[in-house]
Amino acid sequence: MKKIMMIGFGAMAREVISRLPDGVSIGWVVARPHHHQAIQQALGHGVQAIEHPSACQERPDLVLECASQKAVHEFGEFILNSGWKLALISTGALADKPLFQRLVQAEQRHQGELIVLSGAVAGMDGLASAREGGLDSVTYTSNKSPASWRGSPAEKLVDLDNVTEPVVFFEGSARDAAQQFPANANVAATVALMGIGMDLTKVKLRVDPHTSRNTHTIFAAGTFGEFHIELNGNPLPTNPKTSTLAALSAVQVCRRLVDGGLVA
Ligand SMILES: NC(=O)C1=CN([C@@H]2O[C@H](COP(=O)(O)OP(=O)(O)OC[C@H]3O[C@@H](n4cnc5c(N)ncnc54)[C@H](O)[C@@H]3O)[C@@H](O)[C@H]2O)C=CC1
Ligand SMILES: O=C([O-])CC(=O)C(=O)O
Repeated sequence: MKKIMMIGFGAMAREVISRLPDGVSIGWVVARPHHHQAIQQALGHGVQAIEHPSACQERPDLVLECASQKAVHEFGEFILNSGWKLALISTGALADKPLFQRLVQAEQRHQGELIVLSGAVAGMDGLASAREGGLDSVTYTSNKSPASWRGSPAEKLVDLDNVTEPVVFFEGSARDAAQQFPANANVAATVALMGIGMDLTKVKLRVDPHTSRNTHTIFAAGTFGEFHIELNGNPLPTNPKTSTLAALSAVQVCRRLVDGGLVA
């Protein structure tokens, strides 16, 4: 049985736990103390609710971050310095240059592994392949409902309660998008990491009052030719900001623990 550590116990973590493949179990959940009782009630006493990964006395087969960019700042280095595998869903944390450098150094020094989950988007394998031949431009657009953008800085840029037509309210680099919209624009960072980087990847963020889906569109052009990917994702019923596919990408990395790397 593979035993993993989950960071976070929100919408995505719960979805992932409900879909864990056979042969994978949760050993530890890292969460704020006020969530510990709910975690023990939901998962039983075979699972330890802890405040920091350092409270774990064993070596998890994988640490799955499904929490926030802040959690990557708080725990990422400790996990990689321990030589553990860390799969990130809050990939926008890597837009912070000093943190990115510290995590890569920790990974290299201690034979840990930092895995960038594909999350809510698809085509990252093709984008990474295209990069090998040289990419001229990559543009990523995120289109979501007003409910998805609530609680983000979009509230100051557009009237989310009364918007009647689609509006692009942010245009800029992937680095700025990921840092300014930490709960909504991790995909911008993922696309940047797989393609031409945080500063050259162009990002548009759009609110659309006529949709209930999270639509991710990527245009990439380079030596290989061009591609255009559009993915219409269903949000999780428990969090309109978060696409179901993002949770499934975390389930998939768990499946690889039992099925091996070549099984998709
Ligand atoms: N890469 C991608 O494609 C996607 C990434 N995401 C990101 O995934 C993460 C999880 O999403 P959801 O579960 O929907 O969010 P959520 O808000 O429903 O749950 C997050 C949970 O993590 C906990 N948490 C946050 N920071 C923590 C910390 N420092 N220490 C301990 N617990 C902490 C919160 O208390 C909350 O229970 C978010 O950062 C979100 O932006 C979401 C969708 C797509
Ligand atoms: O789930 C999504 O559609 C994308 C998302 O929240 C993110 O990029 O952070």
